[in-house]
Amino acid sequence: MTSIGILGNEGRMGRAIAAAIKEAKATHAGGIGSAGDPRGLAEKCDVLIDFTAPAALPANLAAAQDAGRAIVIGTTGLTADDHGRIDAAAERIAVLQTGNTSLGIVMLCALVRQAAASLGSDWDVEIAEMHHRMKVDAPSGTALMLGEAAAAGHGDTLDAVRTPAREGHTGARKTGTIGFSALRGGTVAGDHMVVFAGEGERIELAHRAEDRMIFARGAVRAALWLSRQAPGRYTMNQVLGM
Ligand SMILES: NC(=O)C1=CN([C@@H]2O[C@H](COP(=O)(O)OP(=O)(O)OC[C@H]3O[C@@H](n4cnc5c(N)ncnc54)[C@H](OP(=O)(O)O)[C@@H]3O)[C@@H](O)[C@H]2O)C=CC1
Ligand SMILES: O=C(O)C1=N[C@H](C(=O)O)C[C@H](O)C1
Repeated sequence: MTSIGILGNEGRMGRAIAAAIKEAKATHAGGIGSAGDPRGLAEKCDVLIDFTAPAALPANLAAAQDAGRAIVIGTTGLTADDHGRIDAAAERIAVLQTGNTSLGIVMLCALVRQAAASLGSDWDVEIAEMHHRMKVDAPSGTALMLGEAAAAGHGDTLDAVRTPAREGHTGARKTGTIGFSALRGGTVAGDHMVVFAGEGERIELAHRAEDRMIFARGAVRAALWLSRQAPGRYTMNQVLGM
């Protein structure tokens, strides 16, 4: 039976992932928090799941590589350098990084890309998200994925069209840009809405996470699948066959 090690096991997601491993009848190989040793954990499991913080990524990736273990990375707030590190690791081990492991968000990204492609850039795209008061990064990793999907539908890259957070005298909106708004409060597991605003009408595509178990189940499903894959960088679409 595939054994799974949890990086960030005492966190909100770590605890949910432990429950999802039990639910899936997989083997829980143990876990570590910020004071633990990722190498020791990697040695005793088949696959790692990392829901920690960007600062933990280099050591977690190095531990996975040295032990030859696959790794699912759900941590958000990653930089371009972090993505470079993930690409380099994927030459030696199987890696899946995503800002959202839920089935619903994989589907929403596909719908957003399709809507953006069909409507074109005359329909302004804005992305709003709300998360619990403890979330430390903004915009959320999911909001950025949705932005990438919309930009791809327009034939752009998000980097080229992303609008910085608005405040003060911003001037009128530039056609083809994509804006982000982040709300924080309470215990919200994760709400995302993509607004397509046209002349006299609006389309709103939304996903609401009611429980972080949806992310945990997706992460465990991804880990079980990834543990059987050759080295490379994979996506949730591949896990779900979508
Ligand atoms: N991809 C997805 O579907 C989802 C992604 N996330 C992302 O997962 C991450 C974790 O979220 P959440 O569980 O809510 O966060 P928590 O703060 O509840 O937990 C973070 C965990 O990571 C550990 N950690 C923090 N910093 C470090 C570090 N520098 N080195 C090693 N370990 C560290 C903590 O250890 P300690 O206990 O010792 O403090 C803790 O166990 C976030 O980036 C979040 O955005 C969240 C939900 C879904
Ligand atoms: O920190 C969270 O809680 C979440 N983070 C992910 C993100 O940044 O998109 C996924 C989910 O929305 C919950």
